[in-house]
Amino acid sequence: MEKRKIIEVKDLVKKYGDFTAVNGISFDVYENEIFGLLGTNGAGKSTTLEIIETLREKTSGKVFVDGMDLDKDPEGIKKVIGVQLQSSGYYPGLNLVELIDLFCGLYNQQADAKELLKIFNLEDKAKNKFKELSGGQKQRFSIATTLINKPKIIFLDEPTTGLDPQARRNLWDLILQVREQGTTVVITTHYMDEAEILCDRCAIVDHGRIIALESPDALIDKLVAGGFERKKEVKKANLEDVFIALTGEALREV
Ligand SMILES: Nc1ncnc2c1ncn2[C@@H]1O[C@H](COP(=O)(O)OP(=O)(O)OP(=O)(O)O)[C@@H](O)[C@H]1O
Repeated sequence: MEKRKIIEVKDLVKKYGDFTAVNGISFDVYENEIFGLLGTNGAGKSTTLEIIETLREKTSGKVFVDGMDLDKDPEGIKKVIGVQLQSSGYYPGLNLVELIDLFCGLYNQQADAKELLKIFNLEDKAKNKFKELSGGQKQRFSIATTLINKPKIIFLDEPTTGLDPQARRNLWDLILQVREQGTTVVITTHYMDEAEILCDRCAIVDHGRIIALESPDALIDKLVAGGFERKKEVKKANLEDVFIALTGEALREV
């Protein structure tokens, strides 16, 4: 069956004054895939994401989301996407249940706040305020809130930065679960292990251009076929496996 393109980006350019942050990027995202944008700091990943999310003006190029043209129907696009807010977007006086209820009101949607918190392992924190959560809990809550308007696509910008190995693995499971429910996921990350585990396809962005776009497996196979060999013998486990074996897989936060 032909895969449906849910996002189409064509020759996208973003200039900040004389500086070109995004320099003619083109890619498609297929429905229900996890698509990664990988790149070094300043490569242009967040800028690209924010343009697709309708949060930032582009300089030129075309973007279509779920068949809607960004130039003609940004409001339509907003209705089918879920976007993570910055910390400052969460009213400081409200607890998690109240925040979810507030978002439901804003989106004119019904959602069972307790149920949503349970899925994201936050039921014990229902009465806490956002600022009282740990880094991992904040990330889980902000991903939970992206789902309130029942979006077709969610955008996650470096969702696991700063998290411990257990929290990172837990978040990977949740992201895979979200995709299982039928949601398309677009994610930026600096972590190659994360991209390898999560992404169906990923684009490697460098100085505002895409320099490779394929499945992680295909990218690795190509490198190996070109004669690449690791300098060090690959062991059956790495230090993270040791850490997890010693401290357990369960989330450690309280
Ligand atoms: N508002 C702005 N004004 C001027 N330059 C900007 C602005 N926002 C981003 N830039 C520049 O554009 C380039 C791309 O930034 P962007 O945040 O998109 O990169 P990124 O790939 O997401 O990086 P990181 O991994 O560090 O988040 C950077 O050089 C950045 O300094």
